[in-house]
Amino acid sequence: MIYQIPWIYTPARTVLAIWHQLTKTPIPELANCSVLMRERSRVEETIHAIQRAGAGSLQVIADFDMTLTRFAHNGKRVPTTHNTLDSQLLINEDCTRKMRKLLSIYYPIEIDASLSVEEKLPLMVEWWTKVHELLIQQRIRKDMLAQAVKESSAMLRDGYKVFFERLAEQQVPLLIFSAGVGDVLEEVIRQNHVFHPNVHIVSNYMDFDQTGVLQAFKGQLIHTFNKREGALSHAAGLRELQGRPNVLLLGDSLGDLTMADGVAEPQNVLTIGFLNDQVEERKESYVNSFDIVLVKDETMDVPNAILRHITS
Ligand SMILES: Nc1ccn([C@@H]2O[C@H](COP(=O)(O)O)[C@@H](O)[C@H]2O)c(=O)n1
Repeated sequence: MIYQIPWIYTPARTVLAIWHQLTKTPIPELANCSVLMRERSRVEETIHAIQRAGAGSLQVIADFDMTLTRFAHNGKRVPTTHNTLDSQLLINEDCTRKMRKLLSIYYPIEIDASLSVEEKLPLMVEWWTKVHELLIQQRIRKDMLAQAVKESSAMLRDGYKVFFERLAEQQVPLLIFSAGVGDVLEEVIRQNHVFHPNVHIVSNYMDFDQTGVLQAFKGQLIHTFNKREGALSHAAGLRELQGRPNVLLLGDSLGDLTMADGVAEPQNVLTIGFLNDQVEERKESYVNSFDIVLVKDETMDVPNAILRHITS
């Protein structure tokens, strides 16, 4: 009599899939109510593939304002790096008024789900250019920046310490790619004691004259929707990022999805999008574009859980 062992006839792919399921450690945070995923199985497979390749193959690319920083705290908006400069220490009342007016005109355009990137692009250039001109007129002093940041309510997301520290411990490079103001960004992470050697920054940097007075902004302007150009011209050349084909990308804008375009021969790219504002209007496009969407989540809990899993 011949006894058949049924699983022997199971196709190899199915056996592999079952094995995969059994050996996978679940990430409970992915079941949080703030988490949306278009294709959960793809997310799990990508995380698993990144974990198998190890921390040595990984790089993290993150936007800064409203991605590594909180969007709001106690019902109030947390300032972006540009808005942190809105301080009596640095600019006068007239400049404050003008910058706020520009914010009220252009920010709604930036997040308007009914406009295309092509329609937004020239308006973003207009916004950044006008604000940078205003700031230059103010003759901002470099030595006042640290104090202005200290007095501001700039705030990193809850759980930021775990995030920065795990990446530093594992020697995983963190590229912060920001259309904000690099000098302010650096000061925020320095004052939070997380400016570790694995952190690299691509951003708009201020150019100070010999007396320490702002005279211009350096290099090509970076705004929300031209990060691809910055990725190709700056990030691609960073030696520390070479030979790391796996990417964890964090952003809060669809424009942030191009931040990994400078990665040579990417293998596994997992994208996480923070959806902070205009949730209903933008939910569909975010879910269609990012692998994981975090809705009104002011914490780093999900990225931290994924990193813990990947680097464990
Ligand atoms: N004058 C401005 C210009 C831009 N912003 C905001 O900053 C964000 C850009 O920084 P990322 O780190 O997110 O790339 C962008 O989303 C603008 O909303 C601003 O507040 N003031």
